Amino acid sequence: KRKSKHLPPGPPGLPIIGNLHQLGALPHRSLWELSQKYGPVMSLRLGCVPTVTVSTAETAREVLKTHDLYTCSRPVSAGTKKLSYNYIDVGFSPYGEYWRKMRKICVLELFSARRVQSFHFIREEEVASLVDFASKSASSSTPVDLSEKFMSLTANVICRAAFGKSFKERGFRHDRFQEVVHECIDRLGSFSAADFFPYVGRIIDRLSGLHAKIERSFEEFDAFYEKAIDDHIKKGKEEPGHEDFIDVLLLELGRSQAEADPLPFSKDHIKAILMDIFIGGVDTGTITLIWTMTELARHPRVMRKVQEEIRTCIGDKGKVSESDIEKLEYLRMVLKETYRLHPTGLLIREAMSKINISGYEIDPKTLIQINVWAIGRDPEIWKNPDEFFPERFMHNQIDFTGQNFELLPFGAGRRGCPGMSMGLATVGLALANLLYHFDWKLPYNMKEEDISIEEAPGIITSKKDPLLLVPVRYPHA
Ligand code: HEM
Repeated sequence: KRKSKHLPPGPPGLPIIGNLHQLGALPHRSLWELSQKYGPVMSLRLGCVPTVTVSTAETAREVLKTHDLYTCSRPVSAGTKKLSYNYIDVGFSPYGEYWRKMRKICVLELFSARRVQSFHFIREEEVASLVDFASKSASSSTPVDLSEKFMSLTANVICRAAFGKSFKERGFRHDRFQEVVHECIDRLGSFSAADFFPYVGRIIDRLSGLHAKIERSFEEFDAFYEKAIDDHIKKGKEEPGHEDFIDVLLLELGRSQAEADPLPFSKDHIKAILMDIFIGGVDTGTITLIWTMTELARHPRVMRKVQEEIRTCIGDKGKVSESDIEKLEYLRMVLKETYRLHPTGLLIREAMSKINISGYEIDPKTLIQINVWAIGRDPEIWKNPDEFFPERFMHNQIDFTGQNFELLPFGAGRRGCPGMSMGLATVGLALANLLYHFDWKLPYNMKEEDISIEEAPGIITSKKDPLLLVPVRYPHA
């Protein structure tokens, strides 16, 4: 069959498990290594799931642009089924009329420019409280665990935008909440036998305890959402312009009931979208912040240059506001360079019909992985690809908004990230303020080369060890 169909080349697999054993703890790296041997369009079999991995900008363009309409579905999996309330969310639901409706609600109602702007006071308050914390640490020359602080920052911003109140006011321990977000992401990335071995896989998942773990994370989130939604129903409608995500989704629910919608909206739909917002919005922003500060700490020249840009632009104004961010061109180059080297993970799609990528046939139902990490390190596109050198973006127009297939941290096409502006607003404001107010020193007589860039195992490319830096207050700020 393989010979007659002109399928992409790929490594031979083992009976039953196929190539699963070759994914390793860091799939983006293992797949990149395999692609060096088998080429930019590579065929694998993960258990019984036919899979194709693409690893260059050109092949990514073919998938995400030329064939976007036929590759904009997502594969089903045991973890995503549960966490998406049986695929009534946006991020995990298969392509179709239902997904289009939910995506429209997200794009027009939840993550529109107007709505993102309406949450600016939340971002400003949360960033100010981080700056306050760092000021205290600066007074006592104590290192700040930036990994922990960035996680709290993004989780608090998203929690307040979604629920109108902080974790504390909602009676939920924020550290526990972060743990549950992590548990969910770990579980989505863990090896679920049910995804790769039909029938018998479910039994293996029950025996290994994975099934019970997913159930537990789900129950915890569900109880939290239930209470927050009920509180909103009791409180009644919010004034226009002051709605949080639950207010907006409850309006949608009311509209759907009044109009006898053929695809009706329910409380579970609200919960499923909230789940997407937490799973999709918290870790991604945190990881961006951690890698950016890590690379800056490893490259003092770049750190000084970006600080100089911010301090010259802001002068003695006392803080960076959101409206200042677009003037900071070098900061944007620093972010692009961070995303080139540290995108959050593989893009995952499912082919909906037969397509042809670089002359190879791809069958419907094939799992498609776009290895954006490999694209970011491709020497055909990037000179000295392993070097952190933001100036490479000075003389080209490559941006990360999904139009340039060399740089895809937010994906592209119909399924690209709808929360990009919301995520970048927090990331930009936090970075600019931390770099404006403080110089950052390495603790414990460390040298730049001692800072670890080792990645934690899993589907998300996060930094393994926490990033600790000592803030030193900059005089004018
Ligand atoms: C800076 C941070 C962020 C990064 C790097 C990021 C990255 C991504 C990526 C790579 C995808 C998959 C795109 C594709 O398949 O082409 C995605 C999808 C998604 N993201 Fe984000 N994201 C970020 C922030 C956010 C935020 C703040 C939210 C919500 C509040 C969000 C909500 C979503 C949703 C709902 C999807 C699924 C879209 C769909 O399947 O139709 N993201 N994101």
